[in-house]
Amino acid sequence: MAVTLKFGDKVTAADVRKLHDMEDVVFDREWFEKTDEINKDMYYMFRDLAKSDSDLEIIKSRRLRYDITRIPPGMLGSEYIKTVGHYHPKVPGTDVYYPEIYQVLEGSATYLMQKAEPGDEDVVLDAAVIKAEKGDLVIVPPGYGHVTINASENTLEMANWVCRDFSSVYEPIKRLSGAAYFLLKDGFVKNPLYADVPSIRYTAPLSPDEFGLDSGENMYELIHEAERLRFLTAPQDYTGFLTGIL
Ligand SMILES: O=P(O)(O)OC[C@H]1O[C@](O)(CO)[C@@H](O)[C@@H]1O
Repeated sequence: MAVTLKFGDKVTAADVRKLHDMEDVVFDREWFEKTDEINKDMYYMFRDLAKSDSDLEIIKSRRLRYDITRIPPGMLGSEYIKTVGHYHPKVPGTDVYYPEIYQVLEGSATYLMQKAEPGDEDVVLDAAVIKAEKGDLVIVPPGYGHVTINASENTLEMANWVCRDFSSVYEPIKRLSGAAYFLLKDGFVKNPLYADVPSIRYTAPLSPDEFGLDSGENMYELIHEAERLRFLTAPQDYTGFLTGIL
Protein backbone atom coordinates (compact mmCIF):
# COMPACT_ATOMS: atom_id res chain seq x y z
CA MET A 1 0.00 0.00 0.00
CA ALA A 2 1.36 3.43 -0.96
CA VAL A 3 2.60 5.61 1.90
CA THR A 4 0.96 9.03 1.66
CA LEU A 5 1.12 12.43 3.31
CA LYS A 6 -1.75 14.89 3.60
CA PHE A 7 -0.43 18.41 3.23
CA GLY A 8 -2.93 21.24 2.95
CA ASP A 9 -5.76 19.96 0.77
CA LYS A 10 -3.59 17.48 -1.14
CA VAL A 11 -2.55 13.89 -0.57
CA THR A 12 0.88 12.99 -1.97
CA ALA A 13 2.30 9.50 -2.44
CA ALA A 14 5.88 8.94 -1.31
CA ASP A 15 8.89 8.23 -3.46
CA VAL A 16 10.43 5.40 -1.48
CA ARG A 17 14.12 4.59 -1.05
CA LYS A 18 14.48 0.85 -0.50
CA LEU A 19 17.45 -0.90 1.05
CA HIS A 20 18.64 -2.02 -2.39
CA ASP A 21 18.90 1.69 -3.37
CA MET A 22 21.49 2.07 -0.58
CA GLU A 23 23.71 -0.75 -1.82
CA ASP A 24 26.63 1.48 -2.85
CA VAL A 25 26.78 3.53 0.35
CA VAL A 26 26.26 1.05 3.22
CA PHE A 27 29.23 0.73 5.62
CA ASP A 28 28.46 -2.75 6.95
CA ARG A 29 29.02 -4.85 3.81
CA GLU A 30 28.87 -8.17 5.68
CA TRP A 31 25.40 -7.36 7.00
CA PHE A 32 24.26 -6.08 3.61
CA GLU A 33 25.36 -9.27 1.80
CA LYS A 34 23.43 -11.44 4.26
CA THR A 35 20.22 -9.47 4.76
CA ASP A 36 17.00 -10.77 3.27
CA GLU A 37 15.35 -7.34 3.62
CA ILE A 38 16.71 -5.86 0.42
CA ASN A 39 13.25 -4.58 -0.54
CA LYS A 40 12.55 -3.00 2.84
CA ASP A 41 11.50 0.67 2.84
CA MET A 42 14.25 2.94 4.19
CA TYR A 43 12.77 6.41 3.87
CA TYR A 44 9.92 8.29 2.27
CA MET A 45 10.25 11.45 0.17
CA PHE A 46 7.14 13.56 -0.42
CA ARG A 47 8.25 15.88 -3.17
CA ASP A 48 6.95 19.17 -4.53
CA LEU A 49 4.39 19.81 -1.83
CA ALA A 50 2.07 22.82 -1.68
CA LYS A 51 -0.91 23.46 0.53
CA SER A 52 -3.04 24.70 -2.37
CA ASP A 53 -2.95 25.26 -6.13
CA SER A 54 -2.27 28.96 -5.59
CA ASP A 55 0.71 28.13 -3.33
CA LEU A 56 2.03 25.77 -6.01
CA GLU A 57 1.83 28.57 -8.56
CA ILE A 58 3.93 30.82 -6.31
CA ILE A 59 6.42 28.01 -5.62
CA LYS A 60 6.83 27.24 -9.32
CA SER A 61 7.09 30.88 -10.35
CA ARG A 62 9.92 31.26 -7.78
CA ARG A 63 11.59 28.08 -9.14
CA LEU A 64 11.41 26.49 -5.69
CA ARG A 65 10.40 23.07 -4.39
CA TYR A 66 9.24 22.13 -0.89
CA ASP A 67 9.70 18.48 0.11
CA ILE A 68 9.17 16.50 3.29
CA THR A 69 11.30 13.43 4.02
CA ARG A 70 10.38 10.84 6.65
CA ILE A 71 13.14 8.57 7.97
CA PRO A 72 12.02 5.92 10.47
CA PRO A 73 14.59 4.84 13.06
CA GLY A 74 16.71 1.83 12.16
CA MET A 75 20.15 0.41 11.56
CA LEU A 76 21.93 -0.59 8.37
CA GLY A 77 23.77 -3.33 10.23
CA SER A 78 26.20 -1.43 12.45
CA GLU A 79 25.43 1.97 10.88
CA TYR A 80 22.57 4.33 11.65
CA ILE A 81 19.98 4.77 8.90
CA LYS A 82 20.74 7.66 6.57
CA THR A 83 19.97 9.14 3.18
CA VAL A 84 22.01 8.04 0.17
CA GLY A 85 23.68 11.46 -0.02
CA HIS A 86 24.36 13.76 -2.94
CA TYR A 87 25.89 17.00 -4.20
CA HIS A 88 24.15 19.75 -6.17
CA PRO A 89 25.32 21.14 -9.52
CA LYS A 90 26.42 24.70 -10.28
CA VAL A 91 23.93 27.38 -11.24
CA PRO A 92 24.27 27.53 -15.05
CA GLY A 93 26.59 30.29 -16.20
CA THR A 94 28.12 30.73 -12.72
CA ASP A 95 30.74 29.12 -10.51
CA VAL A 96 28.35 28.77 -7.58
CA TYR A 97 26.63 25.55 -6.57
CA TYR A 98 22.99 25.40 -5.49
CA PRO A 99 22.46 25.41 -1.69
CA GLU A 100 19.50 24.00 0.26
CA ILE A 101 17.72 24.65 3.55
CA TYR A 102 16.31 21.98 5.87
CA GLN A 103 14.06 22.20 8.91
CA VAL A 104 13.45 19.39 11.36
CA LEU A 105 9.70 18.88 11.78
CA GLU A 106 9.75 15.85 14.12
CA GLY A 107 12.52 13.93 15.83
CA SER A 108 16.16 14.80 15.52
CA ALA A 109 18.57 14.78 12.60
CA THR A 110 22.32 14.58 12.17
CA TYR A 111 23.42 16.43 9.04
CA LEU A 112 26.82 15.45 7.64
CA MET A 113 28.11 17.94 5.10
CA GLN A 114 31.36 17.75 3.16
CA LYS A 115 33.11 20.04 0.72
CA ALA A 116 35.45 18.22 -1.63
CA GLU A 117 38.13 19.33 -4.06
CA PRO A 118 36.19 19.83 -7.31
CA GLY A 119 37.01 16.97 -9.69
CA ASP A 120 38.90 15.18 -6.89
CA GLU A 121 36.06 14.24 -4.59
CA ASP A 122 38.12 11.82 -2.50
CA VAL A 123 39.92 14.87 -1.09
CA VAL A 124 37.64 16.53 1.45
CA LEU A 125 38.43 20.10 2.43
CA ASP A 126 35.78 20.48 5.13
CA ALA A 127 33.54 18.00 6.98
CA ALA A 128 30.88 19.46 9.27
CA VAL A 129 28.22 17.84 11.41
CA ILE A 130 25.11 19.53 12.77
CA LYS A 131 22.69 17.89 15.17
CA ALA A 132 19.28 19.49 14.77
CA GLU A 133 16.07 19.17 16.77
CA LYS A 134 12.46 20.02 16.01
CA GLY A 135 12.18 23.54 14.59
CA ASP A 136 15.92 23.94 13.91
CA LEU A 137 17.12 25.02 10.48
CA VAL A 138 20.21 23.89 8.62
CA ILE A 139 21.56 25.50 5.46
CA VAL A 140 23.62 23.30 3.16
CA PRO A 141 26.04 25.82 1.65
CA PRO A 142 27.04 25.79 -2.03
CA GLY A 143 29.39 22.94 -2.90
CA TYR A 144 28.65 20.73 0.11
CA GLY A 145 27.61 17.12 -0.40
CA HIS A 146 25.19 16.07 2.29
CA VAL A 147 23.77 13.05 4.07
CA THR A 148 21.06 13.09 6.74
CA ILE A 149 21.32 10.48 9.49
CA ASN A 150 18.62 9.43 11.92
CA ALA A 151 20.69 8.38 14.95
CA SER A 152 17.68 8.25 17.24
CA GLU A 153 14.90 5.90 18.26
CA ASN A 154 12.17 8.08 16.78
CA THR A 155 10.99 8.86 13.29
CA LEU A 156 12.66 11.90 11.78
CA GLU A 157 10.55 14.16 9.62
CA MET A 158 12.28 17.07 7.89
CA ALA A 159 11.39 19.60 5.25
CA ASN A 160 13.54 21.24 2.62
CA TRP A 161 13.29 24.22 0.30
CA VAL A 162 15.47 23.87 -2.75
CA CYS A 163 15.65 25.19 -6.30
CA ARG A 164 13.47 23.04 -8.57
CA ASP A 165 15.69 23.50 -11.66
CA PHE A 166 18.33 20.83 -11.04
CA SER A 167 18.80 17.13 -10.35
CA SER A 168 21.00 15.96 -7.49
CA VAL A 169 24.46 14.59 -8.29
CA TYR A 170 24.92 11.10 -6.82
CA GLU A 171 27.99 9.80 -8.65
CA PRO A 172 30.86 10.95 -6.35
CA ILE A 173 29.30 9.63 -3.14
CA LYS A 174 28.28 6.33 -4.79
CA ARG A 175 31.71 5.88 -6.38
CA LEU A 176 33.36 6.38 -2.97
CA SER A 177 30.91 3.97 -1.29
CA GLY A 178 29.41 6.70 0.87
CA ALA A 179 30.24 10.06 2.37
CA ALA A 180 33.57 10.75 4.09
CA TYR A 181 32.25 9.46 7.43
CA PHE A 182 29.83 6.76 8.61
CA LEU A 183 27.94 7.11 11.89
CA LEU A 184 28.05 3.91 13.98
CA LYS A 185 26.82 3.31 17.54
CA ASP A 186 30.30 4.23 18.82
CA GLY A 187 30.56 7.41 16.78
CA PHE A 188 31.81 8.51 13.39
CA VAL A 189 34.37 6.44 11.47
CA LYS A 190 36.23 7.64 8.38
CA ASN A 191 35.50 6.15 5.01
CA PRO A 192 38.81 4.49 4.00
CA LEU A 193 38.18 5.07 0.29
CA TYR A 194 38.77 8.81 0.69
CA ALA A 195 42.37 9.97 0.21
CA ASP A 196 42.24 12.92 2.57
CA VAL A 197 39.58 13.80 5.14
CA PRO A 198 39.81 16.41 7.90
CA SER A 199 38.45 15.83 11.41
CA ILE A 200 34.79 16.61 11.82
CA ARG A 201 33.90 20.17 12.73
CA TYR A 202 30.81 20.12 14.98
CA THR A 203 28.63 23.15 14.57
CA ALA A 204 25.16 24.38 15.53
CA PRO A 205 21.91 24.67 13.58
CA LEU A 206 20.14 27.99 13.06
CA SER A 207 17.31 28.61 15.45
CA PRO A 208 14.01 29.75 13.90
CA ASP A 209 14.50 33.34 15.18
CA GLU A 210 17.98 33.55 13.60
CA PHE A 211 16.17 32.96 10.35
CA GLY A 212 13.38 35.41 11.13
CA LEU A 213 10.79 32.76 12.01
CA ASP A 214 8.76 32.59 15.21
CA SER A 215 9.59 29.75 17.58
CA GLY A 216 7.70 26.69 16.35
CA GLU A 217 6.96 28.29 12.98
CA ASN A 218 7.20 26.05 9.96
CA MET A 219 9.49 27.36 7.23
CA TYR A 220 6.78 26.53 4.69
CA GLU A 221 5.36 29.93 5.72
CA LEU A 222 8.26 31.60 3.91
CA ILE A 223 6.16 31.06 0.82
CA HIS A 224 4.46 34.34 1.81
CA GLU A 225 7.86 36.09 1.78
CA ALA A 226 9.40 34.07 -1.03
CA GLU A 227 12.00 36.76 -1.75
CA ARG A 228 13.76 35.51 1.40
CA LEU A 229 14.30 32.16 -0.32
CA ARG A 230 15.96 33.72 -3.35
CA PHE A 231 19.39 32.65 -2.04
CA LEU A 232 18.38 29.12 -3.10
CA THR A 233 17.78 29.96 -6.76
CA ALA A 234 20.37 32.74 -7.22
CA PRO A 235 23.10 31.86 -4.68
CA GLN A 236 25.64 33.82 -6.75
CA ASP A 237 23.99 36.98 -5.37
CA TYR A 238 24.32 35.81 -1.73
CA THR A 239 27.89 34.51 -1.49
CA GLY A 240 28.68 36.67 1.56
CA PHE A 241 25.75 35.29 3.54
CA LEU A 242 26.32 31.72 2.37
CA THR A 243 30.07 31.65 3.00
CA GLY A 244 29.74 32.26 6.72
CA ILE A 245 26.67 30.12 7.30
CA LEU A 246 28.35 26.82 8.24
O1 LIG B 1 18.47 12.12 -2.61
P1 LIG B 1 18.90 11.49 -1.29
O2 LIG B 1 20.36 11.59 -1.05
O3 LIG B 1 18.32 10.15 -1.11
O4 LIG B 1 18.28 12.41 -0.16
C1 LIG B 1 16.92 12.67 -0.12
C2 LIG B 1 16.66 14.09 0.21
O5 LIG B 1 17.11 14.98 -0.75
C3 LIG B 1 16.07 15.78 -1.28
O6 LIG B 1 15.92 15.37 -2.59
C4 LIG B 1 16.42 17.21 -1.19
O7 LIG B 1 17.78 17.44 -1.46
C5 LIG B 1 14.84 15.52 -0.46
O8 LIG B 1 13.73 15.25 -1.21
C6 LIG B 1 15.24 14.37 0.40
O9 LIG B 1 15.25 14.80 1.69
